[in-house]
Amino acid sequence: MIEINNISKYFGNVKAIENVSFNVSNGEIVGYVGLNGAGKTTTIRVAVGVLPPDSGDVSIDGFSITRDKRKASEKIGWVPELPIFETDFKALDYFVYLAGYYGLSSSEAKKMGKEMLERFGLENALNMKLSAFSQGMKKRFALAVSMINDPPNFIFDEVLNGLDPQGIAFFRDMAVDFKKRKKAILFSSHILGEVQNIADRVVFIHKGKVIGSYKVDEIINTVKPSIVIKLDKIDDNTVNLLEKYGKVSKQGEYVVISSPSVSSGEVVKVLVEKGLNVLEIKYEERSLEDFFFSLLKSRGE
Ligand SMILES: Nc1ncnc2c1ncn2[C@@H]1O[C@H](COP(=O)(O)OP(=O)(O)OP(=O)(O)O)[C@@H](O)[C@H]1O
Repeated sequence: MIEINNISKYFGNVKAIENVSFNVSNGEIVGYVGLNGAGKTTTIRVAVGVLPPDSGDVSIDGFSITRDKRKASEKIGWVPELPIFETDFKALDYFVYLAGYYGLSSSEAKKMGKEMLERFGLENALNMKLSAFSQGMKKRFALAVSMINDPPNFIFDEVLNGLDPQGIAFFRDMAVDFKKRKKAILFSSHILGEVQNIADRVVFIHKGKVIGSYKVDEIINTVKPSIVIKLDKIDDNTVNLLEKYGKVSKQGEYVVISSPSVSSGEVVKVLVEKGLNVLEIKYEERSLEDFFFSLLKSRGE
């Protein structure tokens, strides 16, 4: 379990994060979402112990990352936003070298390295220099390394960036497997469609502060699809007519049916039969993105 308790971090006069608190339970996948510069990476760097907070603390399975860093670090796998492997080591050799830190013998590490790198789609790159890896390959390699000691908690920073669709699908399956094995997973991402597909809950950060934490089911229920229609005139009769098909509201020159019970085609048919002139109609599938922007808007941002 990851418990982030009231952490703040300043860089000179820049307030990167202020009193950030949230938990990630065992068996839970939490997405961490915010605009550029919101404070995601700073939170993550504090949580994994590479950046000391100015105040607050992070507890990993009960161990403080500031006071009991070694024990806390053992319980966490981390993949940074831009894994840097500027080494002429070959991939498998470097994996074996890193696995040595976790007490694996060279033969155990080699066997594990082959299996893991194969699992991560790097089977043809075992003897390739890491410095020659693409960013996506480095990310796959970093993912494999983060799993060497099978930790119970994971933190991934922008893990989907630089991964191809196959890599993203792989990450999704891996997260589901971790969840089944009751691990706690925190990942930041700008790819909100994927966050919606992968996470159980989303924590939103804005200008260094947490502005909300919502279950994905709750988000999906809130941002229901809608049919948006533009007519040459909208009167009460039209609104009454459309109320049979969902919750109707007038929004400027548009009329919107939220959670419609029928397709947009059927709505057009009804309107045309009544002699109304439909200028435009669209079916909008709302998403986490809409939810995030309406959250910002509700705060006057
Ligand atoms: N080492 C640093 N020195 C000075 N300012 C920093 C440093 N690291 C981060 N910041 C500032 O702290 C704020 C939060 O940055 P952070 O990298 O945590 O945001 P982020 O949400 O991860 O952004 P992005 O989505 O662009 O990666 C920003 O204003 C950033 O400029």
